[in-house]
Order: sequence, then structure tokens, then C-alpha cells
Amino acid sequence: MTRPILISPSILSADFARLGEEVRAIDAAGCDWVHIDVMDGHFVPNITIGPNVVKALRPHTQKTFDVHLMISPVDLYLDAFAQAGADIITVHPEAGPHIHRTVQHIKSLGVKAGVVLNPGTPAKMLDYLMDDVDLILVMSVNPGFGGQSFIENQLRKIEAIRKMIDKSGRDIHLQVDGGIDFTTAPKAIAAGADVLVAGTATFRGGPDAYADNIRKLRGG
Ligand SMILES: O=C(CO)[C@@H](O)[C@H](O)COP(=O)(O)O
Ligand SMILES: [Fe+2]
Repeated sequence: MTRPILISPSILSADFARLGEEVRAIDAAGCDWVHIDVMDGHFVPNITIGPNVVKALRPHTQKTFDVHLMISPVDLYLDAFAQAGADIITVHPEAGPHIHRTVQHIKSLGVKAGVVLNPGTPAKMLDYLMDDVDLILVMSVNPGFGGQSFIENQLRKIEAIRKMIDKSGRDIHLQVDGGIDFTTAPKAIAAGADVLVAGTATFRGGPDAYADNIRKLRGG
């Protein structure tokens, strides 16, 4: 089955001194979504941005803001990211005590809810979330940094989750994040992913290269 492939560039690899311009540039270059990595220096060993920056970026594009929260405890900050303009909020089950409650909370804010699995987290933990999630994200690196190498055995997890989604009959995006480039993108798509996050591979070469990079990642 062929499904549309969406590209969500991670702005972690953008020039942070010119973030608004960078978001406009990837929008003009044909990205589908904008992936925003939020890190707290506690859940992951890196610190990035908070809701104020998301809010400041919101006027620069109308594309979907795909916000990947790597913060713990996560529940305290869901409202702030929704108010800042997130369209999708994706959370790690390890970042709070009650993942089912966290998913309901996100949905109650009128935002789509994603759940993200670290490389060591099994697909099985999704069993009782399939009725509620809008997106499942498979991390193909350990979270915290851009520019890491794709962990090949996550392809098996993507295949397993694709089967779970098809069986559910629900419209759930299957996203993959980490080490996605022109070699690994086709493997992730073949395994069943329909949304590719790519930081390094989108922003490599500067603004003149973004459109080409996005087109190649999509398989065009
Ligand atoms: O969430 C993360 C890392 O924790 C990612 O979104 C990275 O930002 C992806 O970067 P590349 O591997 O594509 O460079
Ligand atoms: Fe991410």
C-alpha cells in the first residue's frame, strides 16, 4: 500500500540565531510539518527551548507544529505548549506516572496526542493506547541529540507497530525520528513509517539545499 510520506524537519539542526527565518525557509522548501524538540537537561542530557520560543515561531508558518517533549515531569507543561501553538504533542511514557491520563489531557486541550517509544521500549506498551493516540513515534536513536546514527533494529519495531495500526482500523500516524537520511528514509518507509523526522539531513547544505533535501527524503 502506498501512503503519502510527510517530512517533519527537526529544527534542532537549524541555526538557532535565525530560527524564524529557518522555519520560513523549510516551509517554502515544501516541508509538511515542523518538528520541535523540547529538552530539559533532566529527562535527556541536553537543553533546548520552551513554550515561549514555540509561541514566537508560531506566526512564521501555518504548517503543523509537531512538538516532541523530552521533559519530565511532562504533565505540568502540556497546557503551555498547547497555548503556544502546538498542533501535535508527543510524550514519552517514561516522562510521567500515567501515560493514558497524559494522552487524555493532551486531547482535552484540542491537540493531537502522540506517544514516543525509545529504542529500548517495546511496542507492547502501546496495546492499551491504540484507541486514543493520533501518532506513534519510534525513536531510531536515543533521545537528546541530533546527528546520531540510525539504530537498524528499530525497523522491526516499525513493522510491528504498522501491523498494530492496520489492525486497529484507526487513522494513526507512524513517525520515525533519529538518523533519518537518504539511505535510512527508504528503509523506514518500507517498514511502514509515514512521517519522517529529519534534522541533519534537512538542514545540511544551507537554505539553498532544503527543497532538494526534503524532496529526496520523501523519495522523490
Ligand atoms: O528528538 C530528536 C533527538 O532527541 C530528534 O528529533 C533529532 O533532532 C533528529 O536529528 P537527526 O538525527 O535527524 O539529525
Ligand atoms: Fe525529536
